[in-house]
Amino acid sequence: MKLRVYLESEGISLSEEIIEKLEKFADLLHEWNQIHNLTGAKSVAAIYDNIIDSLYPLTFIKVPATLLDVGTGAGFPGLVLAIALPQSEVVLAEPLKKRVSFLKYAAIDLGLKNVKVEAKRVEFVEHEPFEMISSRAVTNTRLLLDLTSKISDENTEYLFYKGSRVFDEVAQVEGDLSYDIIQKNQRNYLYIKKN
Ligand SMILES: C[S@@+](CC[C@H](N)C(=O)[O-])C[C@H]1O[C@@H](n2cnc3c(N)ncnc32)[C@H](O)[C@@H]1O
Repeated sequence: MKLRVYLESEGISLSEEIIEKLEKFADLLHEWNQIHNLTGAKSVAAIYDNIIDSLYPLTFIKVPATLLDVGTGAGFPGLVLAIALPQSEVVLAEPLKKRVSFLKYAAIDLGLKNVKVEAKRVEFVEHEPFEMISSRAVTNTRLLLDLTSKISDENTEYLFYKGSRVFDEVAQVEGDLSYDIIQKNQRNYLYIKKN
């Protein structure tokens, strides 16, 4: 399926220019992946599925001015969100060298002016508190909140891409959490709003 049609069918509305960049990203990742083994998404169709998974939250989040993605890997969701949100300043924290090389190359090749790649573990990132912190497939919710405690404040929102364990993970977090869980197929998007 064409990416444009796929996005429309999921209710994700983006400009032509952004869709073209997403297609270019998918081609680039597909090409690099054959040599560097960056992601389990081996076909362009599988990369499109990951793009849709990354972008579906645009249908329910408040767009942040600053976004940190923890453990971006080959680009999901942080680089994909950066393409879709050119007005947001996006920081990608990723320690693995070959993934960092790809993220930096892709950001330059796609002309993304809003992206910074931090080639380190998130606990070593220094920054003003972010408006939003996202993460997919890195670690559990409690640890994600702990690891990012110095770069968040009472206004920070969190967007964690979770599976069926989300309910157990939320129960393990101490203190009051204000959150929504948005379910879509096997995916549970955990959207935490501190207040
Ligand atoms: C399973 S991959 C997931 C990649 C991507 N988020 C995705 O969903 O396709 C986990 C990634 O988290 C990174 N990672 C692990 N611990 C981290 C930490 N403390 N800070 C930042 N990234 C971390 C790893 O290097 C790896 O690329």
